[in-house]
Amino acid sequence: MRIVVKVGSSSLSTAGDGIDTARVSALVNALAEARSRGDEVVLVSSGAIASGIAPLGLGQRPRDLAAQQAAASVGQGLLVAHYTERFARHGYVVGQVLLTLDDVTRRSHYRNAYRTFAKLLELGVVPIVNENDTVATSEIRFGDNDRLAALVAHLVHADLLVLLSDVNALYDGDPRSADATPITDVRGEEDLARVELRRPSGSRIGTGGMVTKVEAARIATGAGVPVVLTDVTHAAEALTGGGAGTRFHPTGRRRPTRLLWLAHATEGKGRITVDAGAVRALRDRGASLLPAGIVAVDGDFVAGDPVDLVATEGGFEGPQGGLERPGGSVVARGIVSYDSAEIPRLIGRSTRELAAELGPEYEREVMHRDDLVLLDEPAQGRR
Ligand SMILES: Nc1ncnc2c1ncn2[C@@H]1O[C@H](COP(=O)(O)OP(=O)(O)O)[C@@H](O)[C@H]1O
Ligand SMILES: N[C@@H](CCC(=O)OP(=O)(O)O)C(=O)O
Repeated sequence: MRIVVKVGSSSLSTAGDGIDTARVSALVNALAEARSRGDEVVLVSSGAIASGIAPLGLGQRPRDLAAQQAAASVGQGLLVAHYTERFARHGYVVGQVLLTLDDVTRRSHYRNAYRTFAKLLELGVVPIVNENDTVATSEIRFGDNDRLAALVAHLVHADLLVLLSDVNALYDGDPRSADATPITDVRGEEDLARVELRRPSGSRIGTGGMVTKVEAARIATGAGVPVVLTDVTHAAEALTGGGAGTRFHPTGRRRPTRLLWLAHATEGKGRITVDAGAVRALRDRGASLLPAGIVAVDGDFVAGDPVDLVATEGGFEGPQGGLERPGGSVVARGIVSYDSAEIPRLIGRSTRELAAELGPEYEREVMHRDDLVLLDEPAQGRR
């Protein structure tokens, strides 16, 4: 099995004392056991910022980005040093992989990221992944490692994603309250209907609470990867696919990797409004977006950026004739091949006309079908 394991800050560190070495050891023991069975393991570890708090004397998790970046710079090295040392006791070598959003949304970058993981795993290395917090600004952040882990699970074609937190399952309410009950299996949205999801308060070490974990589970299961959510003390059983916790069962088939990144890891840098004919062509015929179907363009973007496609006012007709989506909703996201400044003069015109008037390079699509993903649900942007 190829298993991606994500561990949260709250399970690895305490604000006052820095890295909790006993918990890191327990986690590494469980992962090493899986490796010795022949499983491949990729660890997505949070905790860089939390691990930097104590050495910098900050007292608690900083709120401003610059201090978070500084804490991550100090903490990430310490964290990986711990992992390196603990895994070495079991005879395993670790490799640090720090990712930014661009690494998984740009075509050349994501291929590169895939190759990196493939080579590390081939060499028997345990990749330890985190967001590159020290250089990531709020503009270009994933923001949460739960979603990063889901995307990594898809990127490396994992058989299982294990989310380890400080709570042993998803509960239907606040797990600290006596009447909250754990949910053992999630097979679809109906199993989540009665679940109350709250983000942790600002003073906590962890960031997203169950909101980001459920979202990560949706991404992974929607792409065919099963998910187990439990706490670090149950890591060993979870890695065999058993034990306590919440099991999220696959709901969808695998999609081409890059399109999953595009749908979930990015938000559009701008919006292109398209007419009903264009929406039908994209959806029914898998066509590329041509200038003729464009009605308007908003935002400031350059060729290569992810951009949202929005249906015109009034929406578009579904197969039964009725309106399938209200006007103004995002129907697709894709990598655009023109800068926003170039598009207004192309609007509504045929590529043949444009090529004759402006030159052969204007015959190209505004968005190629291979660089475009239809969004089944309202766009899931970054936080
Ligand atoms: N419905 C729920 N079921 C379980 N835990 C929940 C729920 N709603 C909120 N939580 C909180 O989410 C916390 C875990 O999220 P977080 O602190 O972000 O973890 P991590 O650092 O592991 O990513 C738990 O400690 C729990 O208090
Ligand atoms: N990349 C950040 C962690 C971000 C994050 O998602 O944290 P958590 O909710 O604890 O998994 C860090 O290493 O501090």
